Amino acid sequence: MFSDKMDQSTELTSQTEIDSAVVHSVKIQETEDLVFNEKHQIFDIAPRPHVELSGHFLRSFAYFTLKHRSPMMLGEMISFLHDYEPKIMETFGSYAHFDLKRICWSLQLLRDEVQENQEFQLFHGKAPDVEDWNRFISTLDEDRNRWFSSVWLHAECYMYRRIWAIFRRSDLLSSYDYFSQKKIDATTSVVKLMRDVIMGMRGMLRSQEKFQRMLKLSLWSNRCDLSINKQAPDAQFLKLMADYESDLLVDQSADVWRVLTEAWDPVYVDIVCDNAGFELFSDLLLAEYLIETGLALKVRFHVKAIPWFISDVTKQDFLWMLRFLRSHKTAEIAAFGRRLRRYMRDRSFVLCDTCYFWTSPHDCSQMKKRLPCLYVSLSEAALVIFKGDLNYRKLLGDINWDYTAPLIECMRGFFPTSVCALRTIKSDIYCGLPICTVEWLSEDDPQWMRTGKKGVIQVAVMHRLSGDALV
Ligand SMILES: O=P(O)(O)OC[C@@]1(O)O[C@H](CO)[C@@H](O)[C@@H]1O
Repeated sequence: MFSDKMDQSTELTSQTEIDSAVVHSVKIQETEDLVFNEKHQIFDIAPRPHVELSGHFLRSFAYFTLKHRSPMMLGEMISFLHDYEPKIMETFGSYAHFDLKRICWSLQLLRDEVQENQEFQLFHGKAPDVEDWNRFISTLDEDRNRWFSSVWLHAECYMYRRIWAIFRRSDLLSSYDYFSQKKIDATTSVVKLMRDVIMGMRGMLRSQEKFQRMLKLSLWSNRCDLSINKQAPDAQFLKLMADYESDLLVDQSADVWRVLTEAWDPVYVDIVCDNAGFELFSDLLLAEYLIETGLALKVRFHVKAIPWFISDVTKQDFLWMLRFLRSHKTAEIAAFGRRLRRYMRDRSFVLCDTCYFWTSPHDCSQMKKRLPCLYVSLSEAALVIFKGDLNYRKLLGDINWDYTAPLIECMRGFFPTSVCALRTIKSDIYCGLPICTVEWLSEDDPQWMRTGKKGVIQVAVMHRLSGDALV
């Protein structure tokens, strides 16, 4: 009896001690955060209207990302490299061990820079984009050249470019894609779903209804990235697409259909890709539908020049996907892969040349000035489809627009041709939404915009003759 009471009181004491220790550590963290916010002029407000997103707004996804998500992602990278070292040494040789030590040390230093809100550093070396990046960094104002004071878009792009620079400096791992295993796993884990989707979406009936369904498949596949929604898409994805309709805040898919059916031949459609895995698979399926129904003569894919935002598609990812599909043991997948190879061979599909604009800090309004050849190339298309949230932020310049403002206005002169955005919402800027949308959604869940649950299909339509915006 007594011993039981003893055990219980000991237990109580230890639980009480644990609780008070937790409370104490939370208080220490809160104090440290207050000191940090004071020192780095973090304002306890939400993002201000009509200015760029930035970590200096405490109540922003930018602050949460820079304070928590980015340091955590860098820590997870270091853990991955430790765990995966044997495999890397198998591929690159045992001396890769020394490169990995240096890389992990550099990633740790980068994480410290973020957490201490240090100034952005210039890049060294001879990569094709170094000069452009250094010119950009050098022209940043004093109040815009640190992690928490910069435009959020700039900070995030800079971080992923710094990661690439760390690997590029190594002797053996300079061309290693440190996100490739994640992207491969994200693909191999959805093979059954890919087969179901191929079977469920087969048939190339040229109809508005079928086109809209293909476009929505491409949209909702954007929920599957490796930084926000790390879990694989639901196995019942096709059946659930009907339920996703209630999450579609803007549906201009009918306008997109009209752009293509009224376009003059030859019709090119450009897809500025986002994530590898199920999203790339869905984009390839959409592209096949455009070719097979005659809605487009060519589909041109724009991918990233370097590993980007964990799951973004690089040229290597795109070519790996084509090989993976056509060599798969599942008949329907292999047949799809063989068709894709045919489209690549007859140039119905074009994988555009590596272009560093997409991994630069510049938003789309800068393209005409900084890379006019890309802008002209896009203008050859009848439609450019921008996939995902980061591309959306680049269209909007990471500016916190009135959420009812028209897309054409928010693109600030970027208008090479009709522009379509297929975006699941994973950051706190929007445009073209119906009045009261944000208030209503925020009442239910103040963080709804961070989940990718809601989506938009938006388009800015260019008049074929005048070049004016129609929608
Ligand atoms: O472009 P995607 O894959 O749809 O999303 C990119 C993203 O995960 O990265 C940023 C936050 O770190 C946001 O723009 C968004 O959440």
